[in-house]
Amino acid sequence: MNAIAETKPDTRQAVILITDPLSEEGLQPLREASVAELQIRPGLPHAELLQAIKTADALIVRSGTQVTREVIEAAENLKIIGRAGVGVDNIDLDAATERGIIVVNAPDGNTNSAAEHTIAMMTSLARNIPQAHRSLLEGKWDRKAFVGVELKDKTLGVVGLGRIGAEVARRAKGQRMNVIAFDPFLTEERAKEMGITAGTFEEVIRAADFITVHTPLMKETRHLINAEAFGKMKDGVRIVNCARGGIIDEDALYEAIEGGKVAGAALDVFETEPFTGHRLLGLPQVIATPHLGASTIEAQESVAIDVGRDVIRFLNGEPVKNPVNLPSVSKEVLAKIEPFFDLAENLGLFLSRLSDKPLTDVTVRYGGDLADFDVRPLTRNAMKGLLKRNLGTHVNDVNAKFLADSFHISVDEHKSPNSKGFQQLITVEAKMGDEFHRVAGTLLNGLGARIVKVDDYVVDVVPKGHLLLIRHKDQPGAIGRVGMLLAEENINIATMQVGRSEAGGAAIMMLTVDNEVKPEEIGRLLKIDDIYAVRTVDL
Ligand SMILES: NC(=O)C1=CN([C@@H]2O[C@H](COP(=O)(O)OP(=O)(O)OC[C@H]3O[C@@H](n4cnc5c(N)ncnc54)[C@H](O)[C@@H]3O)[C@@H](O)[C@H]2O)C=CC1
Ligand SMILES: O=C(O)C(=O)COP(=O)(O)O
Repeated sequence: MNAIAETKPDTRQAVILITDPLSEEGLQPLREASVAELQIRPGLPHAELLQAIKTADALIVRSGTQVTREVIEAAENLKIIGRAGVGVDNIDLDAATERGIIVVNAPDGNTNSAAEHTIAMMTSLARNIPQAHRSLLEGKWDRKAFVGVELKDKTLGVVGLGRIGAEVARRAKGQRMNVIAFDPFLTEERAKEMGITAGTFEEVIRAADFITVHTPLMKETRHLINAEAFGKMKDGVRIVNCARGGIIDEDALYEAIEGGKVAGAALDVFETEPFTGHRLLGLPQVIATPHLGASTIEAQESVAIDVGRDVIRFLNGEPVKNPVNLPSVSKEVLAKIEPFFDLAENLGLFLSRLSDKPLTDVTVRYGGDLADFDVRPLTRNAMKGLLKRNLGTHVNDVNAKFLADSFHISVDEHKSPNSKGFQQLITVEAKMGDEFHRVAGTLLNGLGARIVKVDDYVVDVVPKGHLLLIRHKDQPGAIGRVGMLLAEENINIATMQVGRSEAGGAAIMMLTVDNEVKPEEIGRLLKIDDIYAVRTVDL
């Protein structure tokens, strides 16, 4: 694996590779950021892409570039992939996540254009506009062959009521259509608010005169509209696909049109693009455009600006707005939890040093104010810290969860208003072989981060610099002997805390020292009577 993301360059050192056509106006933020190199190479042949990606820190694409595992694995410095648009089905997200490469998209900029194109396609389909145009160009004045149908009072079935689906539904109501929609997130209340009907997938496809799909293309939606679905539809149904090829089974669509079940289809997207010479295009009932849904001046400018800004934010070490392979939290939540990012990571790193046995079950507990927020980014930071010990800079917050899964480490998150007297408290606990360890920390108002508990011992330690944790028997002289030995080794003690379970019982010393403690020095410490364990943590 490459060393990634931990070594974030600032934009001045970054090489940004763009391999699909982007709006010139939209490139402005990238040009203003004065990156080391902006390589604009639309239509790069595959072999050249594999070469060019080697040195790129960022890659920006639209739907044309296939960002496969092979491409991702050829990259040596890649930290971020930006999609100037919505669909990321041309990017191998698993490969990117495994490598810790963040993927961002621009989900808002082309919603309007895609919705307008859908309505244009549906209207063209209803009134045979492209066919009539072609016929006229052929010198014919044929009015009988192109009698259409009205949209008014017809039922439009919308499958996928996200950003674009919802805009299509609103516009269809303007055409005085009845709209019925299926989306796993669509509630009765929202449907009512929008003046549409919520139905199951089956209810939608059975009821509709026109069906338009607006889901992403994923495993679950591939061939969602297949021969079985066509069988349930009304005779004479019309199909619109301005989302992704592959949501509709093209062979089944061909058969359904040939068999007279489907009266026509309007397609902007195809299973394989470019899509030329396919038998579907030979059917007079099919109208098609070459993936033009987002191809407007406005949308292209907007998506390029949005993705460019996110790439710059990331390269400058700031949180991105539109992550695809990371949990995305609102600006407000981010502002509340961001100050805890380093603490969570340091608690994880500290905990990982408490035992050499393999980690299995991790629980991250959030107490006090933090319990009110979406803390998934903090949990990823804690995992990053925990895994760093063995994986070094290969782990970052993008791949921390993937890596935990691949090592069969379960990760639980718990929230509780109880924070043991602190305003906020993060506790990271883990099973490590037959041992169980926990470390808790907080941010003290104006004083910064503190580790406040290690296992069952209450401490107050700044998680910074060289920490030394010594487990010993609570005996007179133990502390003095440790101090003497460190002095002999010329290791200056900056702070020291002692905690014990009971007088004469097990105890710990937590020291911060000015220089790194070397293995041979640890060996000497371990030779002191009643010292059971010595652990070092460099934060
Ligand atoms: N033709 C073009 O040029 C363009 C195409 N697109 C395509 O449109 C798609 C949708 O874009 P947005 O609306 O912005 O995305 P979105 O994420 O806002 O909406 C997608 C919706 O699909 C729903 N969904 C997921 N699985 C479903 C299922 N099995 N059945 C029903 N609904 C399901 C989700 O719950 C979500 O509400 C994109 O994924 C992209 O592939 C987007 C822009 C332009
Ligand atoms: O945003 C999307 O998902 C699109 O399909 C638009 O694709 P494009 O950027 O025009 O290649």
